[in-house]
Amino acid sequence: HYHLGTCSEKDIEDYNQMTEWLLSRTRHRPKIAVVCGSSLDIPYFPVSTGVSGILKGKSCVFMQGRFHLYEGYSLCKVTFPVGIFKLLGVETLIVTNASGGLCQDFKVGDIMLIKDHINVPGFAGQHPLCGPNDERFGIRIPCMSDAYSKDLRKLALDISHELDYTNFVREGVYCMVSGPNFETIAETRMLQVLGCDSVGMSTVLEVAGAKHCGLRVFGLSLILLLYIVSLDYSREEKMRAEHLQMMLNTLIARSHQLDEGINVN
Ligand SMILES: O=P(O)(O)O[C@H]1O[C@H](CO)[C@@H](O)[C@H]1O
Ligand SMILES: Nc1nc2[nH]cnc2c(=O)[nH]1
Repeated sequence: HYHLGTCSEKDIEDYNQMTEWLLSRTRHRPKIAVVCGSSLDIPYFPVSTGVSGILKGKSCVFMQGRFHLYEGYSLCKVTFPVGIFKLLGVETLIVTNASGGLCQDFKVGDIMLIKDHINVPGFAGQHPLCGPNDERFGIRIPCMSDAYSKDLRKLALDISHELDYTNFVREGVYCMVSGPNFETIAETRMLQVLGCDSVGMSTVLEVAGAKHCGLRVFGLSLILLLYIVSLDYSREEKMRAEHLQMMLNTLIARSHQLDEGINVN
């Protein structure tokens, strides 16, 4: 009898049935789960398929693709796999995704270790942990200030040095928006001001679910494109300011024409 998000009794049954089904079909008892986002495609796998196996001597369960809000899935469905991982005995969740770079130091192709996140749908009440809480799964109001394991981030940074990847491995704050459109220029600038280093349409809900049920989390984001609006914008703004001043000056200089217009009518 486990519960995650706004799930009904039927969903809770699904958790138990799915877990039993999975456990009966594999000898693997994975301690690590990996959600492969758009940046980590396993060829020939249909969307949102699970597979378990041994990677580098470690028993892992992989999820190819994920459920996104913009596809019409409920919050509960998006975090369903995380609950299943927990029930399978998983202790560490690794989330990966593709995102748009907001930090102006980033380049396309950079790998961003996620050190924190901003949950934009959560601000609007779209949070998978809304609804009745089952204390056996996690506490009512979980802490999110340490969502991404410091130890695993440190390990990843050490590894990036060993592999000579330091030129393109960064750390940053990932922001989730619901999508499905990419950001407007104004939205991009807003997210930059808020301290977001990259933006995507996933991951954060899964991480909230994972933290709720006590999983250790590590996240990697591949920067697919770079928003380079801020510099151009500020240059444009300067020009616009000059134009505005010019318009105002001209308007005032010709204001007698307006008066004449009004008088005529
Ligand atoms: O986050 P993942 O699943 O990698 O997918 C990313 O890529 C899609 C946009 O191309 C969005 O769904 C975005 O979130
Ligand atoms: N919202 C959003 N999602 C993405 N996924 C990959 N790139 C992007 C992006 O630039 N914005």
